[in-house]
Amino acid sequence: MAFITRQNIRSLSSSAALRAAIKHVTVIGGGLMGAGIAQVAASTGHSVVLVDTSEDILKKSTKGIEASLKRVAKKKFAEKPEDGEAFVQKVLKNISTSTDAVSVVQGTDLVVEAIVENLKVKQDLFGALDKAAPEHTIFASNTSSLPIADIASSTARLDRFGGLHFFNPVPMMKLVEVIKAPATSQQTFDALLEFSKALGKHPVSCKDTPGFIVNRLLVPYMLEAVRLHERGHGSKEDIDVAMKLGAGYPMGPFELLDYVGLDTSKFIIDGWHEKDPDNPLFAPSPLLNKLVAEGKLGKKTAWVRNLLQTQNVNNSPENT
Ligand SMILES: CCCCCCCCCCCCCC(=O)CC(=O)SCCNC(=O)CCNC(=O)[C@H](O)C(C)(C)COP(=O)(O)OP(=O)(O)OC[C@H]1O[C@@H](n2cnc3c(N)ncnc32)[C@H](O)[C@@H]1OP(=O)(O)O
Ligand SMILES: NC(=O)C1=CN([C@@H]2O[C@H](COP(=O)(O)OP(=O)(O)OC[C@H]3O[C@@H](n4cnc5c(N)ncnc54)[C@H](O)[C@@H]3O)[C@@H](O)[C@H]2O)C=CC1
Repeated sequence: MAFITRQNIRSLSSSAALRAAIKHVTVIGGGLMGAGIAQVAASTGHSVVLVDTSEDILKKSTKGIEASLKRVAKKKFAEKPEDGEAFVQKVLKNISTSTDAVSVVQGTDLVVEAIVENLKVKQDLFGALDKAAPEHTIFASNTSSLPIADIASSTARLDRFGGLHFFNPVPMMKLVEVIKAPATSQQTFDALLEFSKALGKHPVSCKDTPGFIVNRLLVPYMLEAVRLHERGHGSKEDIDVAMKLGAGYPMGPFELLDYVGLDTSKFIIDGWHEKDPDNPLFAPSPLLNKLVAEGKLGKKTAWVRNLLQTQNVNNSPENT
């Protein structure tokens, strides 16, 4: 932060000043979502540190970002491919990586967390970061299904904590849900709205209610598709085709499940089942549990398998 002091950050009111406030962003979690968020933030001129638990994961994330940037550049600079290559290199220069979240947050304006969908793990992370981050730093979670207030409860910065819920694939999806928890200050909320706009996204305002807007509607739809199939009322292929050709969705529900990741989907459903155990829609799915236990996580399985091979950790048949 070049020109804003701790004292005057609280008195900033114009949106231009708030937009200027977020320059340095720390993205925690370099998986499907974190890599996309880092890419978009870096593409729009922010300086980004991407954090994950190992150098191998970070190498894969960076490779994925480069591949995605090349797809963007191919379209954006169709007439001048050399400008496209320069764009890719410029954006990559805006991203550095680290495995030490606590040390890098010391110089950051905004932390966007995109780690595993588990309340305790997110709380532990934010609790540790809260002690290290400067006072002005805003914390945001990309959670799909957990209450922002519950995640924020491990910190002492409830007013500077909100939700920034991006959509997969981040470089292509225009929406960001900006979540105002009961204790989120108006300034923090405005700063998150402005940040979303600075990324070229379209923000919508959400309350801290289960699933916010999109997942409140999308998750029951996807669950109903799984239940329909479990009842033997349609093949996965027919259900996907029906929703694409009949409802105009770009992907059918099973294709989307595969795209989102079966592990993340299971975390979401298990969490909602725990909160609402009598709702049959949220009952565990033996098929989903089996696939996740076998390490079959959907589209990202190839990525994970690749990583395990790189690390030479575990190439046993259960993991392939
Ligand atoms: C009982 C238990 C069951 C459990 C069920 C529980 C379910 C719970 C699930 C809840 C999930 C919640 C997740 C969440 O919190 C919120 C979400 O993110 S939901 C997901 C939202 N996303 C979507 O719905 C995606 C829908 N799909 C699409 O919009 C398109 O298919 C897509 C844009 C992905 C790809 O487009 P398509 O035309 O199909 O394919 P192409 O490959 O031709 O791509 C078109 C165009 O886009 C470019 N592109 C695609 N991906 C990227 C990328 N990552 N980076 C850069 N560019 C990309 C590609 O290059 C193409 O460009 P052209 O110039 O057109 O060639
Ligand atoms: N997959 C999706 O379509 C969407 C997911 N989300 C949410 O985004 C978050 C991340 O989801 P994905 O990117 O799909 O998961 P992912 O599994 O692809 O990536 C998570 C990454 O976080 C890393 N990680 C885990 N614990 C960590 C820690 N303590 N410190 C640093 N890194 C850590 C993992 O190594 C992994 O690389 C979840 O909360 C999920 O609900 C939100 C929108 C869409």
